Amino acid sequence: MDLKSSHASPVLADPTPVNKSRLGVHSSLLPYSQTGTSFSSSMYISIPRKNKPGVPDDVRSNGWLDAMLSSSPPRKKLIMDMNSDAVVTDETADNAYASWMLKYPSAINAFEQVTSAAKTKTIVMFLDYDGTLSPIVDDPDRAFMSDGMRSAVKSVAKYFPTAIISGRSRDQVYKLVGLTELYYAGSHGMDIMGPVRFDESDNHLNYHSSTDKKGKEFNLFQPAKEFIPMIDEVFKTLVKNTKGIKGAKVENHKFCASVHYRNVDRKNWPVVGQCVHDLLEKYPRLRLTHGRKVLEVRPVIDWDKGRAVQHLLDSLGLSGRDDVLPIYIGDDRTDEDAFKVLREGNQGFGILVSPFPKETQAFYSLRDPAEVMEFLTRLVNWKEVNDGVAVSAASVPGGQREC
Ligand SMILES: O=P(O)(O)OC[C@H]1O[C@H](O[C@H]2O[C@H](CO)[C@@H](O)[C@H](O)[C@H]2O)[C@H](O)[C@@H](O)[C@@H]1O
Repeated sequence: MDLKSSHASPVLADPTPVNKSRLGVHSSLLPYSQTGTSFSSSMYISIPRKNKPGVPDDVRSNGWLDAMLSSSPPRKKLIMDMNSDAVVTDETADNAYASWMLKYPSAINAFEQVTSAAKTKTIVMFLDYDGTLSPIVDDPDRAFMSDGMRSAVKSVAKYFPTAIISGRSRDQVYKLVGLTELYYAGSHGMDIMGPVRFDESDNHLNYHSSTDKKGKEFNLFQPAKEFIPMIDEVFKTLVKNTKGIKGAKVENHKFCASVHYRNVDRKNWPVVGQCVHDLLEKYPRLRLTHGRKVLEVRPVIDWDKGRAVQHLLDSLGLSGRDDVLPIYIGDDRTDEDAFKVLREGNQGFGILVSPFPKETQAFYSLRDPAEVMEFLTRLVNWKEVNDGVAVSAASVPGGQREC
């Protein structure tokens, strides 16, 4: 994948090679391991579309169910998977986390290391939404970020170019965050509202320039535009087909559709998986990715959160520069694509938000959104002190206290 050429169309003219593993399971979708080994294409398991004539290819035989079961498991269950003989107590879980943190130090504990890397550089901040800025809750419509977090993100954006990169639709995540000073990428990076391109000569078809209510010019980049009617059709079919499954919820994110099973009785998870699986059989140009108790149907295009990060850096005229330090904070499997781009490009780093050990391409870790807020606040304070700006109470979430 040529990460530099975000100018080239990411829509694959012939999706066949990808389709071979379209219903296969990437190792990152299998239960998390503690090894920390990096992902590689050789780790894709290619599952035949049909096992034998007459034997249906279903969610149990193709590994989907395993992936669904391993999505967002309870902390103790993860430790048990790593060491099947262990009796898992809170102490065992704490020890496992502590030893994992030797490899992925807390970005708060290692704050000086972070700031020494940033000292002479421009930080560019990329933030995932669910599980990073807002806590994971049962109802996706009620995943609100706190006022303290909003204020921390606003302060970060005052000093550093900042973008939200979410699996949600761009409109939806924009409404939830509500800050005009940020860049937004929805649908896992397939819908980017970014700055007017640095490279003005690029008149790619996927671009669309516009002006917001305040007269600020921006560019929309939508590499999967042609899939909008297909996703809409798939969304409607999924709503219809999951109607009888109590707790299932389907979202239309314009360039991808999400099928949530968090609130579905565990015994019915295979039914949810089978519904999505059967639908995908009819749409060779769509594929599946797994998130936290959610199945996501998206176009087979060479585009993900990693490409979105690279695209935004290019648009800002900040890619491939030694004086720029991109930082990406995220909690989910889809964020790994962005961590990977930063790690492989040796241009900044990822911070994984997780309360338990996980295989990751990030460099640092934070336990939960509360720690994300603490990290962002410390970064703002550090920047203000470094720049000789007096630290104002207003810039510190929760900082306007009475004496
Ligand atoms: O890329 P993100 O911003 O992290 O978005 C990923 C998905 O987030 C939402 O679902 C997740 O959060 C919900 C609210 O906490 C939770 O109920 C659900 O189980 C999680 O999967 C969103 O609804 C999805 O569409 C996003 O793809």
